[in-house]
Amino acid sequence: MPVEEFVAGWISGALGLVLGYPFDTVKVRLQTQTTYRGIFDCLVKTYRHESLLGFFKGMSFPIASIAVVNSVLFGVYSNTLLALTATSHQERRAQPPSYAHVFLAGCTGGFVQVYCLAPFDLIKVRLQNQTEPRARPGSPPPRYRGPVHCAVSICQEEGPRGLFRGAWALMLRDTPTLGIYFVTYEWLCRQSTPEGQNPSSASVLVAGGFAGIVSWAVATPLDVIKSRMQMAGLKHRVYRGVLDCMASSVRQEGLGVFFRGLTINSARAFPVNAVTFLSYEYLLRWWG
Ligand SMILES: CN(C)C(=N)NCCC[C@H](N)C(=O)O
Repeated sequence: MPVEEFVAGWISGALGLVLGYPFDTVKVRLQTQTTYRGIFDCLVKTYRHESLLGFFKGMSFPIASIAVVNSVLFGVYSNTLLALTATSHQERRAQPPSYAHVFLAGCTGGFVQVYCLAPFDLIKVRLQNQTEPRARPGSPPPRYRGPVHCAVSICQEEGPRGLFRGAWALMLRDTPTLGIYFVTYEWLCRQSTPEGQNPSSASVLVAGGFAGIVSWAVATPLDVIKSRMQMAGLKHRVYRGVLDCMASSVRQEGLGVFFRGLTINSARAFPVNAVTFLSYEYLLRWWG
């Protein structure tokens, strides 16, 4: 099994993560808290109460975990394509796989990565939702002191299964949308590249950026539900499942709830995924 794809996926994922993290914090807060009037209001309040550091809450953990998650996604994707088409990454420009194979390999990558992503994503969302400013004398301490304390507290208060809260919604979000992600990327690269050649850097940046926007646009409704289910254990608002969370969110906030965070997520998705695909492609060419 070629391992270069796993390593390239890890490095490219970490680069994308740092670039997009402040956008991600604003998105998570808009999706799970009703105190903000919009993106600007959330930006201003976060900056005033928590300074610039507020936008990077809980980032150390995803940086470490993206190593696992993104390398599993890209590694499983590429190795599934290898199994389906018997072509390696380098051979795929001369013998491009069908879009059905790309979709299937993307869905497989998305499905498998959920097992690694679920606990990391839960901890990230819980830490991003802590709006207390950094420890000041006299101010109440935040509930979680950091990622490890958060993981231990969840295990103690909600049991080890608590770490997988929201995992069903995450799986429903990621399995099809990762198929769409890789198909969009491949399709856009092929449109702008002569047959048999490697896409230029500009093509990779644009294709990666739009793959991010398209896949996140489709993923947003389930992303909202996933984030709410992950926060449920904390706020003692328990949902009976994905459908119950959907129904109760729509009942209270209308259909617009499914599009919470869409704008900020699209703004985040373009640079993050442009950089992710560019570094992934170049690392593999460099090693190839
Ligand atoms: C729609 N979904 C779930 C995705 N496209 N997932 C791939 C993640 C890519 C990048 N780390 C990001 O956070 O955008």
